[in-house]
Amino acid sequence: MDRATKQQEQARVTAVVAKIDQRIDDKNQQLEQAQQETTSIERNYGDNTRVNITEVDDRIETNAAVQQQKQLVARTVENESILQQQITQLKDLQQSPYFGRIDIAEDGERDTLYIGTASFIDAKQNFLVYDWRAPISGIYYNGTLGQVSYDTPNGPVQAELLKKRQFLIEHGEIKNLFDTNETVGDSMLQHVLGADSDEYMRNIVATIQQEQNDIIRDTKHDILIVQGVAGSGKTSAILQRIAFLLYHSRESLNSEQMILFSPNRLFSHYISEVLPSLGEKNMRQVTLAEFLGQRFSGLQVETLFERYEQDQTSFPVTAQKIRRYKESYAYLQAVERYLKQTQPAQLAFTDVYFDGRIFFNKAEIAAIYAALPVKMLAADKFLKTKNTLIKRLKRRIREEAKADWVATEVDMLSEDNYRSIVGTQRFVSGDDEFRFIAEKIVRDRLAIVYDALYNDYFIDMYEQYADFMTQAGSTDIAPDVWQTMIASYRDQLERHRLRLADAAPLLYLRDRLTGSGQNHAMQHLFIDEMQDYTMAQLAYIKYAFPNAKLTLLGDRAQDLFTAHYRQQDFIDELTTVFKTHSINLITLNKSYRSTYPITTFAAALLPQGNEIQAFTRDGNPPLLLTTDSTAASVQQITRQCQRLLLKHETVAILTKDRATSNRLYARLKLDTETTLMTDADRALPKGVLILPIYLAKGLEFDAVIAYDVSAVHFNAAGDRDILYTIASRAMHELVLVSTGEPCEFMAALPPAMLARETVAAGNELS
Ligand SMILES: Nc1ncnc2c1ncn2[C@@H]1O[C@H](COP(=O)(O)OP(=O)(O)OP(=O)(O)O)[C@@H](O)[C@H]1O
Repeated sequence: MDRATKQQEQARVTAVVAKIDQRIDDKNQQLEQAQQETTSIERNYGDNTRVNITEVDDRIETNAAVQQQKQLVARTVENESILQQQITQLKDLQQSPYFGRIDIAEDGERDTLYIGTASFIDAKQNFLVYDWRAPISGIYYNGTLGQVSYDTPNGPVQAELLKKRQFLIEHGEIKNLFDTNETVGDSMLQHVLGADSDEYMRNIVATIQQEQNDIIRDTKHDILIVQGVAGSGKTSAILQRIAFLLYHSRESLNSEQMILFSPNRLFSHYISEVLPSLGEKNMRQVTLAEFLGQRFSGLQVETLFERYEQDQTSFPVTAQKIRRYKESYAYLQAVERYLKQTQPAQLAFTDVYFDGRIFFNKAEIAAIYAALPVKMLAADKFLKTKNTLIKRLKRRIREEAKADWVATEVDMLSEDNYRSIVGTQRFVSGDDEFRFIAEKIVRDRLAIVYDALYNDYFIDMYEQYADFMTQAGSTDIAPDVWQTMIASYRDQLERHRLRLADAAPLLYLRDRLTGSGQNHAMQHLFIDEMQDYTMAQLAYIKYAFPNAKLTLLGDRAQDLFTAHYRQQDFIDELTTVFKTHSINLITLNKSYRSTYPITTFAAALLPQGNEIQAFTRDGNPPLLLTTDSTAASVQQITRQCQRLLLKHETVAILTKDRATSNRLYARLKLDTETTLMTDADRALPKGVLILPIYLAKGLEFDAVIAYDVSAVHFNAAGDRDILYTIASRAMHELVLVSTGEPCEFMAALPPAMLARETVAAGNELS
């Protein structure tokens, strides 16, 4: 790039930054004014409340005045927070106002546009910077020079792309700029990817790749499925997509109407800064365990992590068959069939108790249900039954209000209690007033019955599910095995526990039978690491959020939890289950996270690994250290940590399971801070971290030490996916430590792919 061009571009940056400075000053002044306004209203508000509130009319008037003041305060506070937000965004722009420029010709007119994280419009309404999400900015990510088109609300528009320029601007100074004909050039990516990892994930707005852009800007499909290899930017793209959707549907969508299912809490923390850095609020986040936990109060639902650990010790073939069946879509369909044929006699109604005595008995409840038309939908019948019970309860309240004990209680009410019951009500007669108070007393007393009805406690859903299971056996599973499973289900229930495989089908049965559990407000649902979900869970989640569009992302090769028993290809199953919806399936094969040697090594572990394209970034080949004892391994790990910490702030030691992590943590004595991570952790500290791989899902680290990659630990077919997931967490350095013979997945690799060293205890490494 010639000097004159650089100078011209820098002059423009400087001019834009000056205007941004000015705007920040203006906004700061406005903010100061807004703060003063809030303070003065609050002061006023205090004065206004000091009025007579003894008379009812005064009280009503005062309430209205107070409400008005409150609204005023709320408005000025909101105004303040909008200003604060604008200032934050302007300060970001001040550092780096844009990262791209496109020159286009449209209908014979030339135009030059600069693209940044947010729009900046000057006083004369000139767009000095275009938001990266504006329709026209799509050209920057998608187009190569020549004819291009971009989507607008009025349909596609044709243009000619004449120039595409990329900038790296820091503190208002151009550090680098170059013209490119590629979508977003390699040099920019090299620069970004070479940096050290951070506690938080960064946004990729300046370097979004074309295929990622397709994910971000898809607004047409009900279901978007992204199969992307490790490090291909799935999570990055999903977060950019959320920011894009919020911008695209500003009028009708807010962050409250989006929910992201994330793999673990560390991950939730890790990604929590991306949206704020793009000027958007975070969406809601939930892990599967949290989602299920909220829906089964009082029961402890087995978590994926607990089950994984358990499976490592024992997972017999019969148990695998049962789990496979329960996790299939066919099993949910069996629930559906069961619902269609279930008769009142089969419904597990239970007595409703009050004060140790039956208040509504189950026969009465069953009779109400039985009297309803056979053809009525199960959920409607249930709701009608519930309403009838509530009506009967109200009738009994009215009758009970005439009882002597109630009259005595009314007589004994203190003046204050009496007043608080009556409030501002006026009655035509004394009898009316008395009845009102008496019914209130009985209603309070029987609130527990009302709650039981309201919360559907008059049906035992766990028993109902057991009944369903007795009818839903599979031809694949011997009847006595199936019966033993049901007995074990009951046994678990006694201990307030529920197996994970039963959670989604049970919820589906409960919701369909009682007509509850659906959230109609949610508009977008994002599921990261979709391969960790079963078809039954996904179908249930879709049912629970009926109006939500789904974005599912994952990697079939990072299947830690089900690879050892799943038989069908996940994506095939998914497209079958959701076949009635419009689906867009996008595949990402290019991996950005790791250096070229690490990605090619990780890819070589997989049978279909040749589909994976490594981004060309230099680095050392992974190092395989084979030792003859645990002591020697610990010694080597200590050395490697010391070496790696000279270059990087964080080194993660990733193990296959929790037990290995615990043992290693106990033996590893490092001068640097060492942290054993658990499921409950929400933040990633610096230093050396030790964690089982399932807690590191979706995360990345500058340096990874995999332990213990010996044939003893990694021998089953499913272990291949585990090793691949571990290796693909490393950005710059990967060390694999094996106590004894390394696993066969590595034995077959070409020699150049790995640096290998064998060390015995006490031997110095060169
Ligand atoms: N277009 C891009 N520009 C810059 N960095 C990118 C881009 N795409 C991906 N990356 C970087 O590559 C790394 C991996 O991205 P991300 O975590 O989104 O991938 P993923 O597909 O979700 O990975 P995994 O499935 O292995 O967890 C991150 O550091 C991310 O910032």
